[in-house]
Amino acid sequence: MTVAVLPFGDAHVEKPRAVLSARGLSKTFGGFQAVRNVDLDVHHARVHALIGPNGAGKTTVFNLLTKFIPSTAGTISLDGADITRTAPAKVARMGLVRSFQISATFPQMTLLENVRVALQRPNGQAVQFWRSLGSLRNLDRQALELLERVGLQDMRHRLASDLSYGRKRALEIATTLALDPRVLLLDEPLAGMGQEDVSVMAGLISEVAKDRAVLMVEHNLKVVSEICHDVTVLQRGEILTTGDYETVSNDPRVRAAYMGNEDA
Ligand SMILES: Nc1ncnc2c1ncn2[C@@H]1O[C@H](COP(=O)(O)OP(=O)(O)OP(=O)(O)O)[C@@H](O)[C@H]1O
Repeated sequence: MTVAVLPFGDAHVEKPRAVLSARGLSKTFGGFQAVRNVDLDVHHARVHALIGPNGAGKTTVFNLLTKFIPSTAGTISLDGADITRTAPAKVARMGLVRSFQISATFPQMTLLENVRVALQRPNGQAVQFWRSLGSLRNLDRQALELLERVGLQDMRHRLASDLSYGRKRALEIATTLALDPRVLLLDEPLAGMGQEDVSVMAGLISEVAKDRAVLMVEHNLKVVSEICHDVTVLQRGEILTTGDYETVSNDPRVRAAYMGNEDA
């Protein structure tokens, strides 16, 4: 990774490389153009938010990037490799992982068992029942490390079904991290959470972004302002602007786009 550090603070520090890039991404549903000509660069070790008023096209862009739906036009690349036509499962194995949908947890298993199962999935490996005792212990150690990372180590022997909503989502982050994604995509990770859980999850997202890229669709602009390095604003399927939160939130076009929108 080449990072040029120039003398005058953050503004002059070059961003690390883009891990996930989209160019000219477009999607038409029937005759309706939901996403038009979107260019996006998601960088290593940065949290990138995709925001915009209701119906702006955020979920559609998210679904295009994770290959849940095919694009009508445009290209997507991951670490320089063209993944525009690559199947979703293969893209996940290449390191582009969408949390919450892929990493459903098993309610009747303990937290440790949940993460252990997830650890046995990377790179499409089947569960190996013939693993040696040593490698299983190693798996336990890794599972515990991941639970520590999301602050759930003390609850490792509890059933997933016993967890509060916020902690369940933290467990989902742990099972997603078991796949060691290079890009983590989060669809409204704070939705439905109380203030306490919001703070924990926001801290967790910042923490996991230290060694991977994170792209999140999010309506909670306070948290976006606190933890996101880059913010892309969508309006009517097109990018209005991209920049840091302060620049973007002071843009009159962004203010106008949000005017009268309850989620803003
Ligand atoms: N499968 C579909 N068929 C037809 N139109 C669709 C489909 N999916 C989305 N749309 C339309 O595309 C536009 C963008 O929708 P999208 O869900 O991507 O917006 P959004 O920014 O995620 O909105 P919200 O914040 O409300 O979740 C909307 O007008 C929506 O009605």
